[in-house]
Amino acid sequence: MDETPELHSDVEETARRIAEMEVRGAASIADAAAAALGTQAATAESETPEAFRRTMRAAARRLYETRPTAVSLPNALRYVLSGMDGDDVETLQTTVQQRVSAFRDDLDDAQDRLGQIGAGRFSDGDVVMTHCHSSDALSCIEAAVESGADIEAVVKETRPRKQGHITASELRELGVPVTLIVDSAAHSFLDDVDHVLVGADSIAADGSVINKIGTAGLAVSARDRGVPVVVAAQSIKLHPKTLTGTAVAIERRDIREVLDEETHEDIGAAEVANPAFDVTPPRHVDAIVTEHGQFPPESIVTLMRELFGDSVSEPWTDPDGTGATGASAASGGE
Ligand SMILES: O=C(COP(=O)(O)O)[C@H](O)[C@H](O)COP(=O)(O)O
Repeated sequence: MDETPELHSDVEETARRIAEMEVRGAASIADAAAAALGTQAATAESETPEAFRRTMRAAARRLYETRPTAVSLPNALRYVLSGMDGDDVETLQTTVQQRVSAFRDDLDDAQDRLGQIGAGRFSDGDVVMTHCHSSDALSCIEAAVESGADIEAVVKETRPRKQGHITASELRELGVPVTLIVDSAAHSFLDDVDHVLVGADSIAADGSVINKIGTAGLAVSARDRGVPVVVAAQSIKLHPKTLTGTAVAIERRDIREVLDEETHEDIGAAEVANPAFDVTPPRHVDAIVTEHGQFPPESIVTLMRELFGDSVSEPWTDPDGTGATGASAASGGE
């Protein structure tokens, strides 16, 4: 039986911050988790390689259990642990730290490359509607603005956590004129919009896009209005287990994000539901923009197979903690 090793406070703190959404958004979650594994490795006082591997596996497990929907998290953990190599603790520490650095650099590069590709979709004078806050999506707008295009944005508030406020503020920093709307106003504004641009927490093998709750309804409305829906998602958002039919778990969060206890009492015994994400079917998506190019959603499976192969390891559950196969392409390259 594995006893749970004591983890570095940075791992515990990162796990708490992810669970409580102080760190949020799929790319940021992956980056923070990888960084925490790096700290754990650097400071480990394990006496044997086996003990080191056990500790790293436990740290990854702790991080894995924080939020279930963004596949960037397990993809990050897999990428780092699958590079853990060596016959002594020092070598193991070094290889993990190298892997963490490579992962974090790749993440930034992929977002920049994706932004350049996505920017090509926008012309001078275009109006873009956003939902939630996605660093991948914003990277496309930033690249378009830097290339000289005047872009305006209609930003959905995104209840209950109002991540639209973050998007509005970052767009203003880029000099983009912003109209902030409540979610239910989206349909009314679509006639004045040229593109809907969102990010993704996970992309399934059939091209379905799992993103912040409200994305699916927005995509249906946009299709009705003839407005193209573009999803900006670096390849770390591809969910390899969906290749074998696994469904993506949709996180259900505390209902107090929707209404406080006093208001709930005033209303009476109403059930309140707070699913954090929904699934947009591929037929409502025009393109998925990745750092490897743009894909119609139905063909994203080819990229997924290329990057992940057919089998997906979960090294945090692996008795050796090594992750034997299929684990090298989490961020689109080694
Ligand atoms: O749905 C969300 C965030 O949800 P939450 O706020 O619940 O984490 C974002 O659209 C994706 O994570 C993509 O973000 P990015 O492009 O930054 O990875």
